[in-house]
Amino acid sequence: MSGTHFRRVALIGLGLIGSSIAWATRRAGAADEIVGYARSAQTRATARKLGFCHKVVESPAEAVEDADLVIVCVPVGACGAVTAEIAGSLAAGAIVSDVGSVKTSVIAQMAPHLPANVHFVPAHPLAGTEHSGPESGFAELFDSRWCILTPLPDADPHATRRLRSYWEALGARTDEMTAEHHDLVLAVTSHVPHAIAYTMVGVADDLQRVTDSEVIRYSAAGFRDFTRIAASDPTMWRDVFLNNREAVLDILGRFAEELFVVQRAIRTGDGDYLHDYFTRTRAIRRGIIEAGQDTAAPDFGRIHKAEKGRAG
Ligand SMILES: NC(=O)C1=CN([C@@H]2O[C@H](COP(=O)(O)OP(=O)(O)OC[C@H]3O[C@@H](n4cnc5c(N)ncnc54)[C@H](O)[C@@H]3O)[C@@H](O)[C@H]2O)C=CC1
Ligand SMILES: O=C(O)C(=O)Cc1ccc(O)cc1
Repeated sequence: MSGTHFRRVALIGLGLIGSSIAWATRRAGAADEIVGYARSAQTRATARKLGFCHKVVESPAEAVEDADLVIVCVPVGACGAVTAEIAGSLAAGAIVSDVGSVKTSVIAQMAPHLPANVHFVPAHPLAGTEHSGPESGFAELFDSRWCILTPLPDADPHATRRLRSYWEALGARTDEMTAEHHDLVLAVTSHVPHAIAYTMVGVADDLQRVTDSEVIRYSAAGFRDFTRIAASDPTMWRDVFLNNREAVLDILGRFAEELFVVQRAIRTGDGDYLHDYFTRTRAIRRGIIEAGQDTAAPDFGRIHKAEKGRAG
């Protein structure tokens, strides 16, 4: 049997990521059967209606029975509780994974519950949108995006390889690193940018009280991008910040220091400093484009086409 094929994939959590994994698994033909569970009856009903799982069941334990791949797709703060619920029903030899945006804390929450006869391989697809819930998923979400695996030092290399080739079948590029390194990299590239966007939109909200609807009416592209990011799911992002506290506070501290220097250059009229600084940051953006790495931003044209296609 090919490394990319699983007999039964169990998805715990059927929101944006869980439903997208189901659609992408179907597109790839990477599993015989997809079984799903979601905590709310409403999500289970929507998932049944949309039909991305072969079966939607009433308990997490039932979902994982006989599954050779289990992926926990819930907010990072809920990973420990969910793992405690499924631990007793996991099949021997199963690969257990997750999709959490934070890795060290998720490993600390999940690993103690898992029996010795399963293979735990944490993972994080660097792909998403500001939408959440079972209706927001689509098969193309992971195409050409990275999926980072953070196997523990004693992980079975065969299980890690199987999970990598599964994500590659779903369209992703894969890489491996330690959980600690992942959490620092993601604090820089995703978590702190989200904190800044949330805060900037909060500042504008305060201003809006003074200027009525001007902030919305005249919002330029930069601010609109912030509002898109700041529309992301509040539960998911609360959990990200509380579970990657150290790395986020480290990077936020550096951000604040740097902001003070830029602020001072503006106050003192140090145009040379500002010009040099902006030249350096522009080179970083150009380097990303030239390296062909500009795949982090979701392609909304394609997303909306996919959503309309499914609705029709
Ligand atoms: N949204 C994004 O852009 C990305 C999210 N992630 C990660 O994927 C995971 C899931 O995120 P989304 O699918 O976006 O969220 P979502 O809000 O769309 O779906 C979350 C799912 O988890 C279930 N759930 C919530 N709390 C639960 C609990 N205590 N017990 C059991 N089930 C519970 C919900 O019912 C829902 O089915 C999170 O860990 C997030 O960090 C990873 C990459 C991108
Ligand atoms: O929508 C965006 O801009 C994102 O940044 C999506 C995203 C959110 C969380 C992740 O852990 C990975 C990707």
